[in-house]
Amino acid sequence: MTDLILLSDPRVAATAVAECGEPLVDLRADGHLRLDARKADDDGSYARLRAGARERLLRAQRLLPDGLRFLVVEGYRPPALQSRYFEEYAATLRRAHPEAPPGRIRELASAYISPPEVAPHVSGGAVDLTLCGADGRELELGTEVNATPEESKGACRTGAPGLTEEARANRAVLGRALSSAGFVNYPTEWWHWSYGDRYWALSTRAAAARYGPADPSPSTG
Ligand SMILES: C[C@@H](N)C(=O)N[C@H](C)C(=O)O
Ligand SMILES: [Zn+2]
Repeated sequence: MTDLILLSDPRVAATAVAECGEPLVDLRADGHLRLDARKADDDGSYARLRAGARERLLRAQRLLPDGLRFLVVEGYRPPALQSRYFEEYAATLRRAHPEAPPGRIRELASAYISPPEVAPHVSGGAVDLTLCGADGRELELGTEVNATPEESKGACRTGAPGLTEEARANRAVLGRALSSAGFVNYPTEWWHWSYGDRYWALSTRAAAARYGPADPSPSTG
């Protein structure tokens, strides 16, 4: 795929799902992955991922240069939370662009938050993450995780021009490890990677997505 495909693109919604039934697992259960509390919720949804996505994340972490680890910010997101994030950001955009028709607002919003019906985080296959050292200190990747296009002046885009050499190199380190383990990046956000969801299936030309909306009830560690 060469052109950037947004999550609002009808091809994402048209991608078939062959649900494989993998459970959500808790990334905190064995201490292999470091998690950050900024998106922590009471029931620990943020710390869950599909079992296959977790395996691939561990594989990717083993590919990092010595002394580096992932710092996971958010994995699974319940549908109601996804809808809330989408509506809040769309409202901000409507205020900034009062002349824009609803379709344009949806497109602009989807560069930062997925429309709920195709949301990668709701599938349990998406993870927002950055790099840290052995002491947990975050590396320089050019913007904060979850910086909006507006506040970062576009530097949230994975291939944004004008980054420092350090940030550019660290994004490349992150990308090499995650791509090698089978994840795909959402090119408008350097920190967002997914495996198994519709966006992944479309990007990798898989016959179908492996993960539809995840079932949050059977929580296993
Ligand atoms: C902004 C961020 N937290 C995020 O997750 N965005 C993507 C596109 C999503 O909503 O799936
Ligand atoms: Zn994300």
